[in-house]
Amino acid sequence: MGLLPTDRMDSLFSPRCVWVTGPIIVGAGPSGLAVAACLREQGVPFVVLERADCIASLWQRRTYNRLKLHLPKQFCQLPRMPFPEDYPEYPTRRQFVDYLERYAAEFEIKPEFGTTVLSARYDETSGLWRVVTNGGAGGDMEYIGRWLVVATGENAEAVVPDIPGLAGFDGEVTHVSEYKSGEAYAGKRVLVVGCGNSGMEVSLDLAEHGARPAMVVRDAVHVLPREVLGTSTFGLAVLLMRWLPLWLVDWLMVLLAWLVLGNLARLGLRRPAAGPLQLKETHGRTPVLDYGALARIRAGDITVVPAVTRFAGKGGQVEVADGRTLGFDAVILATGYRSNVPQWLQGNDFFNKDGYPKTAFPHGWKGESGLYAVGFTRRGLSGASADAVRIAKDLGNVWREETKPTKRAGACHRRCISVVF
Ligand SMILES: Cc1cc2nc3c(=O)[nH]c(=O)nc-3n(C[C@H](O)[C@H](O)[C@H](O)COP(=O)(O)OP(=O)(O)OC[C@H]3O[C@@H](n4cnc5c(N)ncnc54)[C@H](O)[C@@H]3O)c2cc1C
Ligand SMILES: NC(=O)C1=CN([C@@H]2O[C@H](COP(=O)(O)OP(=O)(O)OC[C@H]3O[C@@H](n4cnc5c(N)ncnc54)[C@H](OP(=O)(O)O)[C@@H]3O)[C@@H](O)[C@H]2O)C=CC1
Ligand SMILES: O=C(O)C(=O)Cc1c[nH]c2ccccc12
Repeated sequence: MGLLPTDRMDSLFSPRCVWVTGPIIVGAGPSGLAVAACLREQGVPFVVLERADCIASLWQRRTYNRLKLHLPKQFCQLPRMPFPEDYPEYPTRRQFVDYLERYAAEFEIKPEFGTTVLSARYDETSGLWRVVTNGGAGGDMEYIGRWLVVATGENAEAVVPDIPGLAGFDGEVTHVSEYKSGEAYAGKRVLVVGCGNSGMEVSLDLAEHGARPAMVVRDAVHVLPREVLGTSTFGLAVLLMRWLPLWLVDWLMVLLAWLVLGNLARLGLRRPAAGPLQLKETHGRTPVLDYGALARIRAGDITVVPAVTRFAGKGGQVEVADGRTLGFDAVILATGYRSNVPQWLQGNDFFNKDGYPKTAFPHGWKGESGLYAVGFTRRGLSGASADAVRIAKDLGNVWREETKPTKRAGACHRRCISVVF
């Protein structure tokens, strides 16, 4: 067995084929990096394919400047390498990216950048995964290997809602993944569609930069204080979950929120009937951890408006569900993200149509025929780390079994290749 994880095999066919000795990992975000690090530690070779030109592209290219981790750092670090001790409780985006860069360097993870996976399918006859890519240093390629690790994330693509007239709005329309700072919006009337963590923080940022944000809240939403008496609300919930059932922790969270934040319905923020942790688990709806937006809503610097009925076209006119027509200079869509797995993973019944594993956490990390999924737990970075450790342990065991020195060592791989080419 050679030390290099890949062997280029120029064939008569286009695209060119690359045999990958170990797992093929798709995505170089925190999830893909975590699996790669745990494999490196065990001496298992791998290849990481990444469509962007850098690691953690969500954090480096598709998030706003003021972003910080909103969970305390102990819930966000990746396996085998803690955050530096001098990092604050809530590291900034820059600090998180620096940490990930050091993580990749420490475990010698060198992804194939600019390489978008267009399709991946399991070939029953050969027992191999065939992963077709475009871009990349070597041009269009087909990567072939025994194991496929899906690490493309829950936030792979921006969700752009289909609101009547949106395309004809005569002002700038931006998805929050393109938003950097409120600086460019000073003095402007900005409609922020969506009231998740992104919508709330972008509205706050706009208000702090002298813009006039209106935030669309079309449905009920859970807002929790980020901290209570200097303690992280999320940390408290995790602690309570050790002893109490989820419904009771949820009830306590809502009680706590009511005590600290008051009755938010008066601000136009109704609470859902289901609890915050239950909604996160069942629907992936993350509760908003308040970072100052509520105070700005109370002060009238951010207005809350109901669902948009339609964009009326001329003069930035927007009709909302209570019958009013309001005028805006710009629109920011903070309408969320989706998985892109259904677009490229073919012929599998492990993922559902939304691009999430059908089996819930903690069992959604392993499929059939050498397929693995990391980072689809709806539990943020801690869920991704838990998946990564399990996947790497499993792959490490298979790898050691397969590479045991026997008389027939290497025979299997050669046999497989001869079937494919
Ligand atoms: C604004 C924001 C803040 C967040 N803050 C927190 C937080 O504080 N704490 C927390 O626990 N979680 C947080 N999350 C949750 C978030 O999901 C994780 O932080 C983390 O980025 C997930 O890592 P990932 O590797 O699974 O996905 P990603 O970081 O999205 O990485 C996936 C990678 O796959 C690549 N990719 C996608 N499709 C393809 C393809 N077809 N071919 C090749 N490459 C592809 C992408 O370019 C990307 O680099 C936040 C999410 C967002 C959007
Ligand atoms: N500081 C941090 O760490 C931050 C973390 N994040 C995380 O990133 C992830 C993504 O967050 P986010 O970008 O806020 O996305 P979310 O999916 O959490 O929220 C999307 C929001 O858009 C609303 N929406 C969707 N479509 C429409 C529509 N047609 N009209 C009106 N409203 C609409 C949703 O409303 P509805 O509920 O009614 O569907 C919801 O309020 C989350 O996990 C979040 O926690 C985000 C920002 C900061
Ligand atoms: O910020 C995110 O997107 C996360 O997924 C982190 C997270 C996981 N579980 C939660 C429960 C409440 C708030 C945030 C999270």
